Amino acid sequence: VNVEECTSQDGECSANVAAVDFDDGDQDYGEEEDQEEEESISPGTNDEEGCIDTDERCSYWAESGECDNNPNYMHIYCALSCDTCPERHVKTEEEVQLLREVAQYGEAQKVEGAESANTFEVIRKTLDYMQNVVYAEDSTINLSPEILGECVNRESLCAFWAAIGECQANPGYMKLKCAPSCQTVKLHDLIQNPLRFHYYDALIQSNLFFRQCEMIDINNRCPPLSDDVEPGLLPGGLNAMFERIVATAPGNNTQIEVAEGMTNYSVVVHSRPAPVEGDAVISKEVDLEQPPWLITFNNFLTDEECETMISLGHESVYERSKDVGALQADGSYDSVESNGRTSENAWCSHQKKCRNQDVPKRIHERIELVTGIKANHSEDFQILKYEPGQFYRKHHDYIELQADRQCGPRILTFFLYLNDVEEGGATNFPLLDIAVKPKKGQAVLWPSVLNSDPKSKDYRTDHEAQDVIKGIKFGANAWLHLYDYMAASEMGCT
Ligand SMILES: O=C(O)CCC(=O)C(=O)O
Ligand SMILES: [Fe+2]
Repeated sequence: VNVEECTSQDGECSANVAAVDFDDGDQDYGEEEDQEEEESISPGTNDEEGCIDTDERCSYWAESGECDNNPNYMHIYCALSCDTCPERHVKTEEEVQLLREVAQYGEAQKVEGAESANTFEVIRKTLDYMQNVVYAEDSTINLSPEILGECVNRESLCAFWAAIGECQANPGYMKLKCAPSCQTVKLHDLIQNPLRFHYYDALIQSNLFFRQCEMIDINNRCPPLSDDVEPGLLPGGLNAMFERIVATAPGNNTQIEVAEGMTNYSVVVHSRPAPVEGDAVISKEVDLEQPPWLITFNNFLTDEECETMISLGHESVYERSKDVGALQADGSYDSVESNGRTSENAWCSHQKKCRNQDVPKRIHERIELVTGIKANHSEDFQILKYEPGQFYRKHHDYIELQADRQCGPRILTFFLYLNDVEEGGATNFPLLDIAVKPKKGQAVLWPSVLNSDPKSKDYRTDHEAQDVIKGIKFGANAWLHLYDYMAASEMGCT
């Protein structure tokens, strides 16, 4: 994916970065400042930076009165913002030695506050694992030096996170960023949903533990899906899906009842291929002779749902949007700022305690009901905020390297408009000559792939978010994948 192209106004930008935002998204629990090694780990002295917020939203919560409303959580996990820092922990000789030794395996670790004892226990286990398993003389771990060199703690709070259960709660991130701190994690602790076992059949047969350093290698971490996993769309399924959506919109046809959890939406068709006869050939050539689908939904969301989504974005924190960057040795990819995309966005994820809330959950379910694609094929909502002058230049949502991964490619974009914009901010499809103006509660749906082959990119759905001229624009992306995105994301396999 070429990000450089985004710097030119008319160039094609890379697709934007996916929901597991390894660097900046879900896991910035603390202020990452480099420790002054000697000062912070000599016995009997105190770490000047010892008191931490464990969630980037702590200061926002503190300002909203949460230190008083929710003291049990806040006083410990947002101690810095609530000004409830515990007595500093005075380190023993043994603890100082542990900190020195563990610093060989990545970032120096911060140990302070209520979880100190458990965090030191993690560090003892980490050293045992690294010295006696990974780097043991008779080590059975068979990894290239390059991958082995990647098995380091990349954050100073890795040991702390491991101590509070993040290796189990957030394995996709922790596996890649804190492998030494997680050591070995039992497969059964990770995969509570038995439906997901099919991804890991081979591993379950051979080894009941995920040995974290081995999991840095994407070939170990992300075995290919078995053949019996059902895709969200079969060849020919895309056209059938759109035909069904158009025929069953309750707002277009008073005979159709509004189903439970549904709004009384109507559908407008902006572009579509000619209807096909029953035994027509399904082929790429036939697809490309006909225009692709592009439809909008009026009243897809209620006003209240739109407003809730905007404020959930604030709670999850809007940050400068990023594009997909370079592929890393561990198979993940960087997220990078680009001149082609200047909005801010917030991910409505489980980690941000957003995805499972009533409104986003209900909208995921509504999208599932309309498209027939299971909600776990959808990335987290990416809630967008554009100020005047902000935009996203021409790009495509399809991410090439996902086509052969467990999640499969993005097949559909379900884009939601969360408010009315005074001027500008249309979603424009230059190759189709269609511009969709933002309207509160409206949605637009288009495919990223071809009807004949749901793995092949349909380049004709290139699009751009035009500059907002007046007012602020709020919207949200739901990217639907060919396979279960959430399962793949949990394992760091997207
Ligand atoms: O904001 C819009 O109208 C579209 C945004 C978009 O294309 C994207 O985020 O991928
Ligand atoms: Fe897009």
